[in-house]
Amino acid sequence: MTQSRLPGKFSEIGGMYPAHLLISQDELTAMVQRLGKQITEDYCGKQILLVSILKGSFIFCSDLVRAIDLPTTVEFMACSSYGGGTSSSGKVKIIKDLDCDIKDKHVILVEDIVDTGLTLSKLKEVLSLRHPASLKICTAFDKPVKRKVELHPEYVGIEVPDEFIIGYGLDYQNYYRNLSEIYAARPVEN
Ligand SMILES: O=P(O)(O)OC[C@H]1O[C@H](OP(=O)(O)OP(=O)(O)O)[C@H](O)[C@@H]1O
Ligand code: HPA
Repeated sequence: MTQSRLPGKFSEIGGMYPAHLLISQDELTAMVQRLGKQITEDYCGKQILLVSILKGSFIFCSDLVRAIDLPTTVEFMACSSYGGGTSSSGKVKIIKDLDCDIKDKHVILVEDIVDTGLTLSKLKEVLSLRHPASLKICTAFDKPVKRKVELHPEYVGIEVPDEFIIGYGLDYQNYYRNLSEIYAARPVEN
């Protein structure tokens, strides 16, 4: 792809662009099906509540919920710590809290990516005080090389390298969420 003529949703934003395809649509589909099957088996006979962490997880969660064959409800929380850039501010803000009580419910937090781990460790801390029957994490992507806190998600789709990734819900400056595959974002060279 010629950097000076990046078209449509692949356009340069803020000096960055989707430089390198990392994960194809077929790999994403296979990953979602595998996680859905695993969750269906693990929670057999139970009802579950998926908590989608906005904004990044909206596409993954919409695929995942359809791959789960259990009585399932979906609720949303919104968090932010990246402020549009490529590094965590370290301050996790809850922008929108849950509208429902999670006491005695089997809760799965659905994330697009665990990077430093700061977002999910803060959310786990906050939600475990509300006494769910169980609380687990399902993330589409895991970047363990960047971890700043001890955090081991129970369900991991695909481990990713030390790259800032975009697509399939993941953004740079709120763009690129609508790419159907996962790309490494890199600066445009002058
Ligand atoms: O493990 P961490 O280093 O905390 O990073 C992971 C978090 O960062 C991203 O959210 P972001 O704050 O960019 O908000 P967004 O989902 O609205 O894009 C992502 O969706 C995770 O919630
Ligand atoms: O690699 C990433 N891409 C997009 N958003 C993110 N939030 C944490 N890590 C990432």
